[in-house]
Amino acid sequence: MSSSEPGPSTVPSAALLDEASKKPTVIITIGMAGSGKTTFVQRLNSHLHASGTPPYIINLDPAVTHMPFEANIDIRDTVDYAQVMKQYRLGPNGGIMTSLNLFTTKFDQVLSLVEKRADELQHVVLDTPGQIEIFTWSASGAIITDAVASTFPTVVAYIVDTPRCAAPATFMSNMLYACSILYKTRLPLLVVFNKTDAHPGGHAFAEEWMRDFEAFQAALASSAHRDADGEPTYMNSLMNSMSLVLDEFYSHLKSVGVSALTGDSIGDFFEAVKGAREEYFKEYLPELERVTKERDAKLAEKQSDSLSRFMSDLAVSGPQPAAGPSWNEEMEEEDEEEETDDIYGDDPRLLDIRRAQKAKAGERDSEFRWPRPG
Ligand SMILES: Nc1nc2c(ncn2[C@@H]2O[C@H](COP(=O)(O)OP(=O)(O)OP(=O)(O)O)[C@@H](O)[C@H]2O)c(=O)[nH]1
Repeated sequence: MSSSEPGPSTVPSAALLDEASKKPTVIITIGMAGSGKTTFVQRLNSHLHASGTPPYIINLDPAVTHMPFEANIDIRDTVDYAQVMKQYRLGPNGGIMTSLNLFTTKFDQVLSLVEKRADELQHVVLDTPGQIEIFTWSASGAIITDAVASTFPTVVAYIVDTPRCAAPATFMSNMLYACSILYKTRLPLLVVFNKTDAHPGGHAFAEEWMRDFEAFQAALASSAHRDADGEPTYMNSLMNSMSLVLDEFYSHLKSVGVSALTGDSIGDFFEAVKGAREEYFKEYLPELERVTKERDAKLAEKQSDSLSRFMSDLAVSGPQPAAGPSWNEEMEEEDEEEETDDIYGDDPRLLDIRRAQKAKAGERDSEFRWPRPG
């Protein structure tokens, strides 16, 4: 649920809150290829191990060749990405997507495994495929996210490569992507500016651009490409306008700068996760409960409507005339005879089949009474 939208008016039921509050927090790490997701997950892993609360790690990247940690559940144990590519004649991205689709069909089992361990866990961490769109824009990514978020308090950690974002255009593209993930998942989202060790001044420039769109526009102007007349290019004008649009989005966004490599500010990340978990309870959970109730009510309404139509059909058919077959019955019998004759002809070997069919048709007639023409 977006923090930039007004929160729902409903409050989650006490029972739902009580049940959910005992559950571990799920952290879904998403980020562009090479932003440092795997290194970040490893950092979370070592930090939580050091504090005596080891996380439960699920690896959803079938193509990863080296993982610095041991995942509790690894997609690679279930699906062989190289074989998927070969058997379905796919390229690398198609192979990853299909592997994830295949794994998603078993995701209920993954969830039940996590649920069994839930009492002893504080954090569950999901590492997603390197190609961001494979998770964020696929049906299986949405199914996994929804399944997890409807079972556990869930937070999305959007990992950003800070040095690469120093260019205003790249920064804006990344922020637009974060915005799209927020609106798609509706979950609390933390923007994690990673690799702060590799950029002078860390992620301070990004914080400033998010706080003050004029600072962003100034940076844009200084790096602007000008056209032949010395005017800013179309792209720069567009980004100027977009910075105004994103201003509202930034004002509700929570961000933190870390270095997955050195471990700098990882404590700040966990503080931010606590806040995001609160947000899950305040905004996502009530909305989830509302949508679930609405869906159940619609389903019940549909069922009762079908039942009442069925009952009124039965009532219309009423008692049958006592003597002689009606026009409708005669027509049906004729049709069935014709059909049977067409298929089997006069072959005596098929007489038994024909008899059996007629007997069955008789049974059907005695069970159902169709409305007759008056
Ligand atoms: N300096 C620095 N380098 C980092 C940091 N985090 C990750 N890296 C480096 O960034 C590169 C990519 O890191 P990964 O953790 O493999 O990134 P990823 O997002 O999992 O990559 P894919 O899954 O292949 O998309 C590696 O060379 C890491 O060592 C960091 O905090 N600081």
